[in-house]
Amino acid sequence: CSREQRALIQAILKAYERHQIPHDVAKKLLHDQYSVEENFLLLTEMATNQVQVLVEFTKNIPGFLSLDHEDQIALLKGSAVEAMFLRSAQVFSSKTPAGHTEVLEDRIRKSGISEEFIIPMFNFYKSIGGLHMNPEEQALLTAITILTPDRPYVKDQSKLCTLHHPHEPQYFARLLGRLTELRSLNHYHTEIISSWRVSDHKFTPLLCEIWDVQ
Ligand SMILES: CC1(C)[C@H]2CC[C@]1(C)[C@H](OC(=O)c1ccc(O)cc1)C2
Repeated sequence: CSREQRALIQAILKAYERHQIPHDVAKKLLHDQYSVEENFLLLTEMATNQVQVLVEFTKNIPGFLSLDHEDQIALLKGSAVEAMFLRSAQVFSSKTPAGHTEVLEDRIRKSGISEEFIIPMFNFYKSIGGLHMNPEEQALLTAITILTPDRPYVKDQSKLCTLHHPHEPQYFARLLGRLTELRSLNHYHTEIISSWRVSDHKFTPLLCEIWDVQ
């Protein structure tokens, strides 16, 4: 990578690491009781928080704020679900201490989401975990997901991957392959949201705004 590319990657990494999910949400995982209602409320808080973290991260991606404001909103709305699933997959596969992951998985499974959506969701988490991405790759993949939801991916990000995975020339292609799988989760998410509405659960204003519900 050239000097300015390294600087860009460092800026994106710094933004990514600055906006982590607060530990109080992770702590709640272990303490509140386990009813479906409780689990749903916890996931609501988690999703709301993830969208807030996503907005903060995106605002710190160099150049994003100089985009046309409507485009900024369109990019955020177009990529929020994918970025949230990607973030959760990364949280699942690395950050949270071991015990939390099982508890979080159990609470997601008992939160009113039907099994048909749970299966692809956890398959995705496993496939992301299996990539053992380092923080730069996680930050870059999230930035790519947000910035180019529908345009062909720029090639220079691939240089960083070959740097860290010299033994796997096809590593970057595998990363992008995960983004295709990630895209399919959009569809499941729409179903999850609508099926939850059947049992008339309340969403937060931020989630209603970003997903045009209610
Ligand atoms: C881990 C996940 C990505 C997976 C299960 C929880 C998540 C944070 C997400 O929840 C919502 O989208 C959601 C939407 C609305 C709501 O009130 C609660 C959760 C789906």
